[in-house]
Amino acid sequence: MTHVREASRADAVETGGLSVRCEGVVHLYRTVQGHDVVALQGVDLQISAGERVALLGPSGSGKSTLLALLGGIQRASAGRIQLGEHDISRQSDAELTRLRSSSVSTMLQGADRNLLPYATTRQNVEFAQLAVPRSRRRDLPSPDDLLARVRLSEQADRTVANLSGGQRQRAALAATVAVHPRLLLADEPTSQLNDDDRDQVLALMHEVGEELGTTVVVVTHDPAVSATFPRTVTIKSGRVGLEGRDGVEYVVIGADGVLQLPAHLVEQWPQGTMVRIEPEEADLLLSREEQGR
Ligand SMILES: Nc1ncnc2c1ncn2[C@@H]1O[C@H](COP(=O)(O)OP(=O)(O)OP(=O)(O)O)[C@@H](O)[C@H]1O
Repeated sequence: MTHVREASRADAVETGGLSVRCEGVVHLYRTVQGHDVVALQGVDLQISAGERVALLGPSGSGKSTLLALLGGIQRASAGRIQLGEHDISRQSDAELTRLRSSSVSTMLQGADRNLLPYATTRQNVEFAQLAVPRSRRRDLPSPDDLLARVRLSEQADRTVANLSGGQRQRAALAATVAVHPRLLLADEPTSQLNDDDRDQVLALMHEVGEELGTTVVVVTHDPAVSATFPRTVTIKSGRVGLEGRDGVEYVVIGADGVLQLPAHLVEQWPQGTMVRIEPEEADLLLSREEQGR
């Protein structure tokens, strides 16, 4: 028998962060062979301003696609995405570019996609800051301070092409947070790092969240990374499957009552298993129908 409890939704808080609201977000990729691949098939998700969330899920479940849509790098095929007051599904390309340069910063999977290889580490951070409107630029941290925080001071004048994989990863994070975004999105930011460097990178992301109220959403496969986030959202087959709040995991009821079971129950209760739902006081109990009854 499995207990199903209802988790209360976090209320929005007034901070410098941008809230995120996804309603029925669908995304299709058209392959070169002309087939459509459904990457997201109805994502409903709300993230309050200033929340820090780890996006989890099996390979191919749609995490990177969701992050790219939140960052305005790709446009959803259908559904609505709202960042703070901005309905980015309806914004023009120019409006979206303005929002990205002023408020949203995305670190893509693979450090090299975030960096100019022929520029030095410091120049990469400086270039990132040039995208910020001039009026806000004086409030930004100095590139040297940021590089010190990711332990790259000695590599500040080296061209990025001459850095190791782990150093490039840290340089990419420094460039991503250098603009003091209101929404920080990072796809596997710690994937090539040793434990020590991973902890530095995590500390910087959490500091940005704490100091500026930035909303932080990170895709990760690493349990050591997700354990540092107060909220986890697991994407399964292109939908929100599970949510973790302060270490407690909840199944999320999707549109039309669709429910995705946690992995251990999928093994115990294979496709075709019949399950009864019984009310019990304020909660519900799910119980497997015994065979032959
Ligand atoms: N450019 C593309 N063209 C066609 N299909 C794509 C493209 N990018 C992603 N997909 C497909 O969309 C689905 C979701 O991919 P996505 O990269 O978002 O998943 P993911 O959860 O981030 O995976 P991983 O953890 O392996 O990075 C997968 O089936 C993937 O093969």
